[in-house]
Amino acid sequence: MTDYASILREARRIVIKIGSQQLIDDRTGQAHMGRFYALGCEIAALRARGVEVVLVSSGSVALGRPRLNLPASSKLRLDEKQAAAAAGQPVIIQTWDQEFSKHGFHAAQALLSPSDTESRRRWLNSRNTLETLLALGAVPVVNENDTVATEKLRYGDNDRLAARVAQLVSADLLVILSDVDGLYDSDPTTNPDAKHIPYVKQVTGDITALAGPTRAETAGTGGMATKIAAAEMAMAAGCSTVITRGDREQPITALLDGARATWFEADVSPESAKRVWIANSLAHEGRLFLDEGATRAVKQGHSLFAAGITEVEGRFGRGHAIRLVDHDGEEFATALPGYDSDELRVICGLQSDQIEDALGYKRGYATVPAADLVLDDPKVKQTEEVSR
Ligand SMILES: Nc1ncnc2c1ncn2[C@@H]1O[C@H](COP(=O)(O)OP(=O)(O)O)[C@@H](O)[C@H]1O
Ligand SMILES: N[C@@H](CCC(=O)OP(=O)(O)O)C(=O)O
Repeated sequence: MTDYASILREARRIVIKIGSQQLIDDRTGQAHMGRFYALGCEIAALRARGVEVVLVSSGSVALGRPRLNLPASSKLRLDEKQAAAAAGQPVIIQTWDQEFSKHGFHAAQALLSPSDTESRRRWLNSRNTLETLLALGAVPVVNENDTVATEKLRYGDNDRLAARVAQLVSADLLVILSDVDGLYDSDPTTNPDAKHIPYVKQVTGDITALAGPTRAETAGTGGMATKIAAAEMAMAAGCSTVITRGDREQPITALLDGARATWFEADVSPESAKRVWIANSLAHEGRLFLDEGATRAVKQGHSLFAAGITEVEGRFGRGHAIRLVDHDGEEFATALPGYDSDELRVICGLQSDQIEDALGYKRGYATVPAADLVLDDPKVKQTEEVSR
């Protein structure tokens, strides 16, 4: 039997998404404390193995309903939904923090809107905050910023939000905890003969066609279709995905022990997916000219520091793709700089400890971290063709 659990054993950074239905006690409409407790223990166990975890937690609308005397299953108007989310989100964050604190770490709330991951500048800000939280040992607890989300301006469901978060933090695994143990060839809640699908190598039209909407009349949104879309998005960023039940006592341990699930295995790593993406960015909005020392360092795979930049050409935003030019005048790499062109004109040639005085602030330790630059290499473009 194929050991799909090795995907989980080998993952170093995991995004776990848990749906509303898993977090609400059907009988009371309140938080299902057993589920919060169980997943808190599982996250602590992952962290003890050195795995970094980001949690995408649904449930704000469902947990907010009883607090505002809104019935558990009625259809809500947009303003009622926003209000319920505002009342329920504190319960989510407080409950997760209470559970995590038992294990010596904390929850940190991150509420995202589509503009936070679609606009380049905000994408970088969101990424930096999540990275910093992980570096400082917290568990980011992410949800859609439902109080400002409108029907048009929203991710719509937390499955796709979780995939975006997985892309944002370059996770190597997305775990979707649902009320079903994976993908079947038809909806198992209506067809008892539905056949389980344990492994998906590629999300094709045939796979997408299997997924139907949710049957849940209470809390769930999206059904299997949004989970497949999430898996497809995550895989494009080199992140494998697994869909399994969240109502087990130890859902992550169960996966490690071979519990039934559907595994979508990415065939590239998050790092190489990102390198392919950078290398193939077509619209380069400017160029940075490097001195000899910086050229050598970057060609050896090191980060670029402002001190080695001699000239800035063009107008570009922070995180927009630009080209690097070596001391002989040859373009040799593509980079996503941590500063825009105006800022770079101020700091080029400066030592790192002079940047804050010059700009009034400083971002990150390098002007372009090594992970955000790719040397020209025909092999990188070939990798993309192979992975398509
Ligand atoms: N092909 C399928 N395989 C598995 N589940 C399916 C399929 N088609 C539709 N579904 C439905 O999707 C539901 C899971 O989605 P959803 O209720 O939105 O869960 P969550 O609350 O975890 O987001 C299942 O309970 C099932 O009714
Ligand atoms: N942001 C919403 C959840 C949206 C959503 O996708 O819910 P679910 O299908 O339960 O994961 C909330 O917290 O209520």
